[in-house]
Order: sequence, then structure tokens, then C-alpha cells
Amino acid sequence: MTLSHLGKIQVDGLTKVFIKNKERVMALENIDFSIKDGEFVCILGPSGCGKTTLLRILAGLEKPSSGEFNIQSSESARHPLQSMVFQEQGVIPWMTVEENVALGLRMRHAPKKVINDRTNHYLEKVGLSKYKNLYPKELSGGMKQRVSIARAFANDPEILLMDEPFAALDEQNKFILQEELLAIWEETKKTVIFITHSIDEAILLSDRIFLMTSQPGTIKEEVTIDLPRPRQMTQVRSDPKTADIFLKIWTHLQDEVQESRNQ
Ligand SMILES: Nc1ncnc2c1ncn2[C@@H]1O[C@H](COP(=O)(O)OP(=O)(O)OP(=O)(O)O)[C@@H](O)[C@H]1O
Repeated sequence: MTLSHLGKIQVDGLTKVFIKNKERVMALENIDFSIKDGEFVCILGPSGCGKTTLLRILAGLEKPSSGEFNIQSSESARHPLQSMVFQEQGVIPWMTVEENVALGLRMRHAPKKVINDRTNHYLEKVGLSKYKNLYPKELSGGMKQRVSIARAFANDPEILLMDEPFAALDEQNKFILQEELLAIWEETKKTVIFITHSIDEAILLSDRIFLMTSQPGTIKEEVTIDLPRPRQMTQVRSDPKTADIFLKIWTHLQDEVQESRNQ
């Protein structure tokens, strides 16, 4: 069986061992999953369970110790395989907002009109059009994350990898950015893997949530979130199904955090 015939993202038997202080640390053990084209998947798990390592492997920044993965390319056009959005420091300080958003397209030598159209479209989507000539030091944390998100979508990758992009924001900004992200995702239907520590955030955003165990990280359970879309935080919070899902995930995380303390 070849991986390329399966999901948009197919991961098979992925294991990662680091050497830390001359000791072997198994960060990930035998990770298997398949993600469909256009799916939004959140990964939740205790601190240190290997979430970032998994994302870095999928981004090509880290090599797995064993196992394999495949990201399926679309046939119609050449897209970069993945764009990544980090928690912080994702913007380049000496470039304006506009230059930051256009960066991936410029690096791929996209035609000028494509660069301008896509950059302006996503600047508009994240509400930064009138700030396009500012530099990152003139922006708030929320605005910087908007720049990162606009750049990731403007780059038109096969998949988006997001590593706790809203973790450093205050609650109000977080809610606004979550809804903005959902609106852009509804329009583009990109395949997204999103790491978070927030159960509420995972329920709001996800089609499926992967729950990871404490170290070594494995995927213990998948939770399907079949709440109707488009979603808004207020509706999600008031849906009676949400409380049950929250409790189930909370119990899992409590067990895993306890487990990691006992190690
Ligand atoms: N380059 C590295 N060298 C050695 N050990 C590493 C390296 N990168 C990660 N690790 C170890 O691998 C394990 C998983 O780390 P990772 O950052 O992927 O976890 P995480 O789930 O993203 O954590 P958090 O939720 O706290 O961000 C940890 O024990 C970490 O110390």
C-alpha cells in the first residue's frame, strides 16, 4: 500500500527519539493517522508530549527516527507543501505588514499580479489593509498574529500547520482571531493541523481532535466534533453537547498530566 493514495496527510508508524544529556528520550511513539482534504484537526495533549515535534516533522524541519508520512499534492497547480504559523516571532521585523504577507509568494517568484491580489485579499480578510505599511514593532500581538495568518493563507500551501498561534493573546483577541481564522478556513477549505492547550479552542475549531498521551507521545483517542458550521464561540458554548465533549477531554488530560507527574 502506498501512502500517497490515502488521506491528504497520511502518517504511518512515526517515532522520534532525541538524545538529551546522553539519554534517549522517546518524544513520539508509533503515531498513525490520516487526515482528509479540507479537514481541521486540533491536537491536544499534556506539555512535553511531542506535539511540536510532530508538527516540525510534518513541516520538514525534523526527521523522524522511523516511520513515514505523506502530504498529498494537488494535481492542478504547484503549491508549497506546508505553511507554518508559530506562537510568536513569526513576523520579520524589518519588513512591513504587506511585505511580510507577500513573503512566501515572492520567494516562490509568483507573478506580480498574483502577489498583489493575494496579499491584498488576505490583508483585507484579517482587517489589516490600512496598516499595510507599518512595521511589526508598531503592531499589537494580535495584529502580528493576523500578519502570520494572512501570510500562511496567501502562500496557498497544501496544508497549514499551526503551533499554538493564539496562546500568547488575551481572551478577547483570542476569540476574535479564532472566528477570523474560521471564516478564512471556511472560504479556502485548507487542511489544517492546529496545536492548542485550550479545550474550548479545540472544540470551536475542529472537525476532529487528537488526544495525545504523556511522553512518549501517542494518539490515544480521536474525538469527532460534529457541531454545525459555520461556528461561533457563543453558539458553541451554549450547545449542550459541548459540555459533554469538554468533560471527556478534560478527564483525559487530567489522567495524562497525572501520568506525566508520576514518571
Ligand atoms: N531538539 C531536541 N533535543 C532533545 N530533546 C528534544 C528536542 N526537541 C524536543 N525534545 C524533547 O521531546 C519532548 C517533546 O517535546 P515537544 O516540544 O514536541 O512537546 P510539546 O508537546 O510540544 O510540549 P509543549 O506543550 O510544552 O509545547 C520533550 O521531552 C522535549 O524535551
